[in-house]
Amino acid sequence: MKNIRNFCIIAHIDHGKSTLADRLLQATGTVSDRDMQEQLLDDMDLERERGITIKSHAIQMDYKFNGEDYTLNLIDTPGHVDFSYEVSRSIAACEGALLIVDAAQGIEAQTISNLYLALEHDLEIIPVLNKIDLPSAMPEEVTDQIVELIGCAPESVIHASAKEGIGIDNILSAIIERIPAPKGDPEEPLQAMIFDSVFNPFRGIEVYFRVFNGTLKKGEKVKFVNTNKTYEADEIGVLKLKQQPKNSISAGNVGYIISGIKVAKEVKVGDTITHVDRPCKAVKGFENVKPMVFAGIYPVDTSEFEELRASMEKLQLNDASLIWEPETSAALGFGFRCGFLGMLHMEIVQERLEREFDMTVITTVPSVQFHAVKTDGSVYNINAPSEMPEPNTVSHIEEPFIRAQIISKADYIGNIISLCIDKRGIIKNQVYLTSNRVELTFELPLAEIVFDFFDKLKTLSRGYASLDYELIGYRQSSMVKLDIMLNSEKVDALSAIVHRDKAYEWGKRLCEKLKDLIPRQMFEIAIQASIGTKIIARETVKAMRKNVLAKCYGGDISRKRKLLEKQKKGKKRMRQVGNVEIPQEAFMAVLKLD
Ligand SMILES: Nc1nc2c(ncn2[C@@H]2O[C@H](COP(=O)(O)OP(=O)(O)OP(=O)(O)O)[C@@H](O)[C@H]2O)c(=O)[nH]1
Repeated sequence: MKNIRNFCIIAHIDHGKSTLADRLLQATGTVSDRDMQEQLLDDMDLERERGITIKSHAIQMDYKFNGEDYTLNLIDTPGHVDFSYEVSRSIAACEGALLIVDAAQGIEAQTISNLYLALEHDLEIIPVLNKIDLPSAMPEEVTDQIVELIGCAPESVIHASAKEGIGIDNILSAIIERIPAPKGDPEEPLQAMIFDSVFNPFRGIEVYFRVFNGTLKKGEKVKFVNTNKTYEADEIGVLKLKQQPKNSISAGNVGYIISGIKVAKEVKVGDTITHVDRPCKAVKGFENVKPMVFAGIYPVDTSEFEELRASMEKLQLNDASLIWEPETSAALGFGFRCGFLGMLHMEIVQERLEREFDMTVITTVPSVQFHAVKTDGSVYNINAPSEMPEPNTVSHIEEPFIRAQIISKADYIGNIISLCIDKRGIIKNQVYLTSNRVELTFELPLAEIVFDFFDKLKTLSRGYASLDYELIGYRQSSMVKLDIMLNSEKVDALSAIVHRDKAYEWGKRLCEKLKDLIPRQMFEIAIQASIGTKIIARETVKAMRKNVLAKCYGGDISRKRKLLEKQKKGKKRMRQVGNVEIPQEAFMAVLKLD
C-alpha cells in the first residue's frame, strides 16, 4: 500500500486536463506512442467531438521511481457543472490532486470550486501551470494567483506544457513525493466507494470503486449499502488501458467489479460496497443525484412512440442520471417527461437518441422543478407547465435558488452585476482575488440561469468570466403560466412558467419570435400569448404567397434539387399541431428571448 498513489486532475474546462492525462499515460508506458490517440480518455464519440470529458474514468499506471515500483491510479473527473456530484465522488476517492491552471487564462471559477472540494477532502494539492509554451502565457502573474489561492510556495508550482511534453517528469515525481500513500486496513470489514460505472452491452454494468478498508476477493458475496442489493463478484480487477482481472483488491487500491448488473440505476455513484457477511458503515457523502432540468421529448412521427420508449429504456441502461415517465400533450400526443442534470445533459440525451437510435425527436421548453405549496402546507412538484395549478388552489409557488460564484476581470463587474440583477439575482459578496480579478457571489433563481445565462456571461465578459453554482434551496416566487395559442388553439407544448414581472414582456417577445420561427403556410396563423384567460400579445404569420421553386428560373436542375433537399431537411424536425407545422426551434423559442 505504501507504493500506491491515488490522484485526480482538477481543472477548469479546456485548461488541458485530458492532454496532460494522455502525457502521463505515455510517460509511464501505460500506452505506447503508436497506440496513442489524442485524448485517449474521452472514449465516447460525443465527448471527443465536444472536446469535454463527460464521464469520469480511472486508469492505473506503473512507474519506477528511485528504484522502487509504484502504482499510480489516475481518476478522471468530469469538467462540467452538470456533473459536479461525480466530481466530488472522484475527489473523495483520492489522496491528492493535480490542480491545472492554464498559464494564459489564469484561475477560473471551476478551478476554485474544484479546489475547495479537494481541500474539503484533505487532498494534497499539486499546482501545475500548464500551457507555458503559449506566447500569451503569463507565468509570473498566474503563479502569483495560484500562490495566493492555495497559500503554497511559488517553487512548488510546476511549470508544464502538456502539449509539448514539458514538465511531465516533475509532475510524476511530485505525485510520488508529495501525495501521501493511502491509509486503511486490509483486514477490516470491506469498505469500498463507487465513484463511477460504465455500461458494457455484453457484460452488464462495470462498477469502478476505491477500497478504503478491507479486501475484496473474486467470487465473494457483496452488498451495496445504500441500495441494499446483493451481488456476486463475478470478476474483479484493475484498470490498465484494458481491464486486468485480479483475484483480490485491497485497501488503498482502485478497481472494477462486474457482477451481472444490467441496469445503470442500481449503481449509484457514492454508494458503498461491502461484504454481505461482515458489513461496514457507508462511506460519508452519499447523495442521490437529482435532475435540475425537465423537458418533454416527443417523437416527430407519432407512430414512433413505442420505438422511442424502447430507445429511452436502452439509453437509461447506461445513463443512471436520466429519468423519465410517459406524458401526453394535447398538441404533441404521446411522449416522455424527462429529468436531466442540466442543459448539457439534455442536449447529450437528444443527440444520443438521434445518433445511436436513429430517432427524430422534438424537445419541449425545458423547465426547472417548481414546488406548489397547498393551503394545508403540503408540497407537490411541478415538472411541466401543464402541472401548474390554478392560482386560487394553492397557497404559493416556490422556485429553486442557487448560489453562483462568478470570477472575472474587474473591467466587467458592471456588466455582470446588471445581468444578474436582470435575472432577479441578489449580490452577496465581492472579493478581489488580485488587483484586476474579482470573485462575485450571487443568489439567483435556477430558472434564470440554467438555460442561457452562461452564454450571456461569456459574451458580456468577452469570454473572461467563469461560473460555478450550487443549489441552496427553494424560495417563494410569483410564477405564472404563459400559454400560447395558434389560431385560437392552445398549444400546451409551447407553454412556459415565468415570473409574473416578466410575463408581459415575455409574452410579447415570444409571439414575435414565434412569428419568425413558424414558416408561412397555406393559410394565415394567429399567434397569441395569454395568462389565464387574458390575451397579452398577438402576432400573425401571413399565408404563403409563392412556391419556393418559383425562385429558380427554370434551367438549373441541381439548384432546384438543392432547394428541395433543404426543404426536406427543414421538414425533419417539424411537428404538425392541429393544422399548423411547428419547427423544433419554436419549442425552444422561450429560451432565446433576450
Ligand atoms: N498550447 C498548448 N495547448 C494545450 C496544452 N495543453 C492542452 N492544450 C490544448 O488546450 C485544449 C484543451 O485541452 P484539453 O486537454 O482537452 O482540456 P481539458 O481540460 O481536458 O478540457 P475538458 O475535458 O473540457 O475539461 C486542447 O485544444 C489542447 O490541445 C499546452 O500545454 N499547450
